[in-house]
Amino acid sequence: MCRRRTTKGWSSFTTVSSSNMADPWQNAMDHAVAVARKAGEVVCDALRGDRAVMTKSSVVDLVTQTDQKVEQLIIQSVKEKFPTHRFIGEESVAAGEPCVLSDSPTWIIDPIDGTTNFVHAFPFVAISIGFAINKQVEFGVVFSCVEDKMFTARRGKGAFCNGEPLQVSRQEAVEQAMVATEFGSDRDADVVDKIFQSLRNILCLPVHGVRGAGSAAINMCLVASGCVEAYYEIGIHVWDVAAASLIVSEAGGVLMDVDGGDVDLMSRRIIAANSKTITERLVKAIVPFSLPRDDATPPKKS
Ligand SMILES: O=P(O)(O)OC[C@@]1(O)O[C@H](CO)[C@@H](O)[C@@H]1O
Ligand SMILES: [Mg+2]
Ligand SMILES: [Mg+2]
Repeated sequence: MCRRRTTKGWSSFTTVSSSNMADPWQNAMDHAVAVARKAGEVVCDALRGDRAVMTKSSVVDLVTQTDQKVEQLIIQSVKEKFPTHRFIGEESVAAGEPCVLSDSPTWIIDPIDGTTNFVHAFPFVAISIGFAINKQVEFGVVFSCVEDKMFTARRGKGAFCNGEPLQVSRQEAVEQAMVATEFGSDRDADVVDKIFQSLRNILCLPVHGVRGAGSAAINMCLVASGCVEAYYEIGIHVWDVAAASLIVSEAGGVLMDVDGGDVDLMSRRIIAANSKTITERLVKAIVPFSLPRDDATPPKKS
């Protein structure tokens, strides 16, 4: 029984289990895992059926009714348990909700990270759920549902895949590294040129290879798993990377802006790597450019 001192002396109040005392957000994280798994069932069912494709910021920035259905499933399920919490959801923002990270408990959701993969049945599709308080990610859940890999991390308590601890690669030589990146959905020739300049510089370091799963969240979980030494991209959004950023850091990795500054999850730029050594080599090779921040884009709703 926990007791607290009040103005009238000691009083007792409802028993709080030791786990809640130790970690008040454990039940929220457990809920995130459960709803991610349920969402994964919806996504995998949809992979067996037809998938009507719509577009957003460009003709190659795809979205489906499954993205929207899954996001609403997650948000409604969380609202029932945590009615005062806030949300940043990829498809809610696309529909005009503001993308603002306050100090309030906030769920940062990408219902399908890898929608283009989903449309093409390319088997790397993730549900990403990050949870932040005071603008700091406290837990992250990334469910790669075709692979049936549940990646989780709780701040200060390590990173796991299906319950097995994760550790980043110990390779410090960039010339013996595997690097992941994505080409994004911007087909402006000048932007594509900049993306290719960075890719060329990195290939010619040289590195063993460059790969892309088609999902920032899965690429970052590959860093946390020690399968690739680093992932970088200019063009991501906060919902792509919030959950996986904690999974990388709890697996012993580092996060940085592509210009070597501190990582800023709203800046649309990230390097997630196994070590500062490799990160610093990539910073020298990447041609940085800026994009409108996630929290700078005015909500579309009037
Ligand atoms: O739109 P989606 O499917 O949630 O995002 C898919 C994605 O591959 O596109 C971004 C830009 O390349 C990546 O960072 C991100 O993971
Ligand atoms: Mg995404
Ligand atoms: Mg998405």
